[in-house]
Amino acid sequence: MSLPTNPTLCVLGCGTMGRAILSGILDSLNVAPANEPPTLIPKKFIACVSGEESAQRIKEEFNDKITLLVGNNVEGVKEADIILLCTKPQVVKTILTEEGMQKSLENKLIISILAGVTIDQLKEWAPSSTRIIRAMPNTPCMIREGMTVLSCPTDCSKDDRSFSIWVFSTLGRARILDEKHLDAVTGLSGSGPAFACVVLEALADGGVMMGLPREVGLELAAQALQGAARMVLKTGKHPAEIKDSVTTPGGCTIAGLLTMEDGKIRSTLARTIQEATQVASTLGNIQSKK
Ligand SMILES: NC(=O)C1=CN([C@@H]2O[C@H](COP(=O)(O)OP(=O)(O)OC[C@H]3O[C@@H](n4cnc5c(N)ncnc54)[C@H](OP(=O)(O)O)[C@@H]3O)[C@@H](O)[C@H]2O)C=CC1
Ligand SMILES: O=C(O)[C@@H]1CCC=N1
Repeated sequence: MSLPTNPTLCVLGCGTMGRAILSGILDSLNVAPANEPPTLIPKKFIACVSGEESAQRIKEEFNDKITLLVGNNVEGVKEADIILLCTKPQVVKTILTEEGMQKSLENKLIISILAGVTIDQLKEWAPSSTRIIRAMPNTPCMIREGMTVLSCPTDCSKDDRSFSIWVFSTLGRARILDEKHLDAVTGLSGSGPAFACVVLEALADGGVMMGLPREVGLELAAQALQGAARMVLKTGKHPAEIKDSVTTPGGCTIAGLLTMEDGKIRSTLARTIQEATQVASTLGNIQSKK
């Protein structure tokens, strides 16, 4: 089944990530494409939520740019060509198996960002004609600085793939990997902004401890992390090379680095990703009854 040139996109579950992705796409449609323009451009957007509080937030953020449906997922999916699944992992089975949903899902493309929910699980709950792509984005998609990894099974069409890659490329970087890597991607890249913010906050605390005003500490820490990260991405240099270039023999940086190593910062951070990956792999296992 091929996609229409101007597909309708339904964001099913429009919370933190749904809004981040939707705002990134809407922003990107207002700027001229840097590369080859996409062959498929979504023209209509639907957001589905179940509660008034989320609905209010969406109204305030998107106003008349989208159609908002509260407690009517079946209608939202029926109207759409592509469903961006952004609910919590625990409710997805209930949503996909709701009365009327199977018919609405016939021949549609689902792009799921749910942590820990596998393509096989989604196939089990959706009709056999539904194509499924799994994606793991992160919150910086909100400012179009995101990272998304996609897994596209072989039954997806060229259009399905290219549309999905286009969507997430407009929100930052995007790449394709085999599904077996997606839990590690979730632990590193999906959760990563939270881990990075703890590091950032701690660095700023150090500055505050040494007398810097809080907002200066935060600006310096954020810009140091952003600058270092951009150097890695832009130059392709190994982080150790960049670290060594900062480290003057007998200077203050090596003094600070040894203190970090005494605190086992490397194994602590690496084990953080190990633990987050392990938990991510279990998130699809618990499905709520209601
Ligand atoms: N947060 C993150 O950084 C990332 C999250 N993810 C994944 O994204 C998904 C969403 O996470 P996040 O955005 O943080 O979660 P939120 O809780 O912010 O958003 C979930 C949304 O789903 C809606 N929802 C819940 N139940 C239903 C229902 N029955 N029908 C329709 N809508 C419903 C909620 O609306 P209402 O309250 O009105 O019910 C809410 O808008 C998760 O699966 C997570 O694993 C992936 C990458 C990063
Ligand atoms: O914490 C979570 O479960 C989600 C998945 C990745 C980021 N947040």
